[in-house]
Amino acid sequence: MESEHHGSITVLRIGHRPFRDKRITTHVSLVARAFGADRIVIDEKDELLEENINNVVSRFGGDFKINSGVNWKKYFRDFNGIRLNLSMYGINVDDKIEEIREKTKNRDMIVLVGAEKVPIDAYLIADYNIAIANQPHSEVSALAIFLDRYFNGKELHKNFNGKLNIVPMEHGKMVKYIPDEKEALQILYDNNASDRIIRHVKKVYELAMAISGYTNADRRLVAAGSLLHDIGRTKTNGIDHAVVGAQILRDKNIDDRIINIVEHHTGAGITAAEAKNLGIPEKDYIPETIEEKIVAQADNLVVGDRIISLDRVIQNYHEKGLYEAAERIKMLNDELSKICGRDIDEIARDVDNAEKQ
Ligand SMILES: C[S@@+](CC[C@H](N)C(=O)[O-])C[C@H]1O[C@@H](n2cnc3c(N)ncnc32)[C@H](O)[C@@H]1O
Repeated sequence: MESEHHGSITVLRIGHRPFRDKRITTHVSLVARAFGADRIVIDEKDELLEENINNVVSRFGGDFKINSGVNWKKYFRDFNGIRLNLSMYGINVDDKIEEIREKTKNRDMIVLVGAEKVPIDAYLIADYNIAIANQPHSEVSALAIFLDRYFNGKELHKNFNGKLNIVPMEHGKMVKYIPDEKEALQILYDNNASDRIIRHVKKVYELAMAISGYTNADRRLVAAGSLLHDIGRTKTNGIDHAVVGAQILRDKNIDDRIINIVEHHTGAGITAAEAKNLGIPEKDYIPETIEEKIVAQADNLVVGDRIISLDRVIQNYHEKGLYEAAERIKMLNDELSKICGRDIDEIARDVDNAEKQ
């Protein structure tokens, strides 16, 4: 958990025996990740363990690293930073934690935890031998309590920004997720989306991704949002298709940020007053986040599976007497062009030309 106040934190797990300790070293690794360390280094090579932890990281987020098969003594001795050995024989954590926090403001820290027996070298190399109560318990609890004391409990609120996000609930379980491209398309197929819808959303996706390349938008949200923006059209082609689409995705526990992209994608958004007149639930459907704006505008510039110019979009709206909506699209275009440092219309033309070549 690198921040302005701390260097990185490495957990060094020694004495790992791949056949016996798989479960407990997995737990040490998960505790390290969940409670704010940046990486774990393990003495014995264990590819399966690495794979399991990398799998958790790819689903639940963050950039925690795992590396096994290192010469622990050399690693510990040569570590450029503050070296800790967690041991029941050490000094009580409460007597040293402030000093350790102070010393690691601008320096990295390594925290060694053992298995059955820890060689004396670990105690001698360490700058601090720290006890979490002078009673025997476990590397899992010792590491968890140490990190919690070190971060003053703030690590419990760390945002991992994962593909899977647990929604805290008093009862029951809920995980919301961000589908990748393949999963988003599968959701469309599962809802019997027509070829026409698929071709359209793929083109909107292409353009939206190109635009997002000029911004700091979350590309995972733009990808899923653009591919799923018209899922409501599998049920209705009415103005309510965005609302219907959002509900389909809500029922599938898709991440709220994607649901908002879908619900706010019509034109440059619909105001609550307009929504009332249109007979859809009375609330604002104006795109707010950068990801919502990108998908809405990419969709405006794609008719069927063809990219059209902004002038053409405006003309189409004027022909239908939708002057206010046309003005909003133009404003959205200007706003996005400013963010991108390049005209959206031009980016669209590039995508179109690349396709034709
Ligand atoms: C099962 S213990 C092994 C203890 C063993 N008697 C030794 O130190 O050689 C495994 C690890 O748990 C951690 N641990 C257990 N009790 C602890 C305590 N009271 N304080 C800090 N760490 C502890 C230490 O990191 C230790 O290396």
